[in-house]
Amino acid sequence: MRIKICGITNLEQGRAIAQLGATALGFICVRKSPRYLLPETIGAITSNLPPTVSRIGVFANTDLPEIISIVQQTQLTGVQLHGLESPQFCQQLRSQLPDVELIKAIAVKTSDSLDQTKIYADVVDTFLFDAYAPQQLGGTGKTFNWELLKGFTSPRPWFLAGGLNPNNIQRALKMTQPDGIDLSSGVEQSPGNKDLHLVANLFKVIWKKEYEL
Ligand SMILES: O=C(O)c1ccccc1NCC(=O)[C@H](O)[C@H](O)COP(=O)(O)O
Repeated sequence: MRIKICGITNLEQGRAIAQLGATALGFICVRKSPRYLLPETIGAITSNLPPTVSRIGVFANTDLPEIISIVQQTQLTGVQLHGLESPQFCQQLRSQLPDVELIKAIAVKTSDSLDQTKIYADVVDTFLFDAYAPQQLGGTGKTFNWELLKGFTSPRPWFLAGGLNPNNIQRALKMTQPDGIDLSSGVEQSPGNKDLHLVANLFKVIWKKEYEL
């Protein structure tokens, strides 16, 4: 299972979290987020991470040339689209960045929200199902109704996101069986400042092993 820790803001924490077992790290490229990082800072972190860790840039309603420019500056291996990007936009991005994993976030409000997967299935690699919050695009710390995923088959591999933490992860995995999980505020002391003890606890709960910090 893939484990993505999102909203990394410094190299020390990024390396420690990769060392603990995260398979992907997320970097917020949305200017109004408290976890926003400049491309230069992302590049300085990504160039010092183990090569096996996926580096995902999180964007929301950013235009195509800007995404492409940031990916080229920062050695991102994936782009996560968290806004109202259309399937046509995803298609264009994919043709410009064919080797970059394209993840489309879907805010899950009702079971109808999941129907969106049909129109994006051919133009993205992966989905990320997150909580719907009217005022915030992501990193909300809110869960959604996981029952909505019962009986749903995604046309692409998918991450479960939204309000996950070491206390609810076992229940979430049991109920939803995702291909990956994505956590941000549930393993933080404050926005952008990850709590390594909470991250170690997450891995302990998932894999039933002790981790040294
Ligand atoms: O994290 C942010 O600040 C953010 C801002 C704008 C768009 C997306 C953002 N985060 C996207 C993520 O992938 C988060 O990990 C995801 O929403 C889950 O967050 P949380 O509920 O805090 O675990």
